[in-house]
Amino acid sequence: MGKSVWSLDHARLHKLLKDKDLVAKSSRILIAVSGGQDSLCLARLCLDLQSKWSWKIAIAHFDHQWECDRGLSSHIAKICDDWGVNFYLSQAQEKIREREGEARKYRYEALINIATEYDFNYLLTGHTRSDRAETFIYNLMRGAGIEGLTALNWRRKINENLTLVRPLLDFTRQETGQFCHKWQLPVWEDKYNQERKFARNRIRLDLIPYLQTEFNPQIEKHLTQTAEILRADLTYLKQETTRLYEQVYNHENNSLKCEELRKISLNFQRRIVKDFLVQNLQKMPNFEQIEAVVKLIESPNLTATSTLIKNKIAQVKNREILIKNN
Ligand SMILES: Nc1ncnc2c1ncn2[C@@H]1O[C@H](COP(=O)(O)OP(=O)(O)OP(=O)(O)O)[C@@H](O)[C@H]1O
Repeated sequence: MGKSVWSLDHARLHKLLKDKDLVAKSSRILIAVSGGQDSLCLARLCLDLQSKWSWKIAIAHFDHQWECDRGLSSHIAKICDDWGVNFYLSQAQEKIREREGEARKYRYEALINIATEYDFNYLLTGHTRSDRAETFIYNLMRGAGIEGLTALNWRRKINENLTLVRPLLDFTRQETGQFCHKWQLPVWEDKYNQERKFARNRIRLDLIPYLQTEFNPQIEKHLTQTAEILRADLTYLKQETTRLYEQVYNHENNSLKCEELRKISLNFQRRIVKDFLVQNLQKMPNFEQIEAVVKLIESPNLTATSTLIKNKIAQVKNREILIKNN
């Protein structure tokens, strides 16, 4: 494909990158390619836009060492060769267990390592609007809060030099499929995507089509719009929590002042208590643990009351909540 390639999809991505200020000009970009239609579509679009943005682009793939992926890494290496783009391959030392969460953890770690070692400013993934809708439903069912519902976002800073960006969040899976078909991109059919033992696949293959037919054909669009709105709410809530935390936190005693906490609303009490517990337990507390500590705020007379959290105790002493070893 030469430099002259341009289509509505190219124009759409070009505009989106500009409007959202997602990826800076003249930067070094590493594109995470699984071989599937979304990431191939992303890689091709970015390569076609490359000269307009003066980017330096390379492609990276993580090999989980799964039997059904045999031949996949050389397939991607060949595409990169044909496209004249640098290719980085990271291989798992041994086969990664076929669990979604575990595979994801190793994959991100490996991709970030490549990006860091070779000085890339951006790591791009091919997540689409469809992925965002699935993640929304998946996390909703797991009882996630606003953070979980907005989990797949446009950009996330990994460190000072590296930002993770998902430029295709406005494209549907149907659209990336059409793009690959139109430009005859050699998509690798991932058999795992058809495996119903993975919850995410059942949401994609069964639940979303059911919701589209029986309730709302536009469900992917509406769920992602909800995610966008919640994301802005979340930014505000986080800023406000940081401000209020300073008012209720006693730095000297590493404690929370109950009387100050009583003046603020329940949602911020919960957020402050959560941050306080993360700080003291070095672990994300669950809903019950947060609620148990929030109850202490209203404890009668604010005298000695306590609740057990793992191997620690949250205790009210001198009208302040503190965490002690049990
Ligand atoms: N083996 C891989 N090597 C490189 N990149 C990959 C690989 N697998 C997935 N990716 C990247 O991640 C994107 C999302 O892939 P997929 O939906 O399969 O992952 P996921 O586990 O659902 O990810 P997430 O949890 O981040 O949503 C792909 O478009 C691609 O950019």
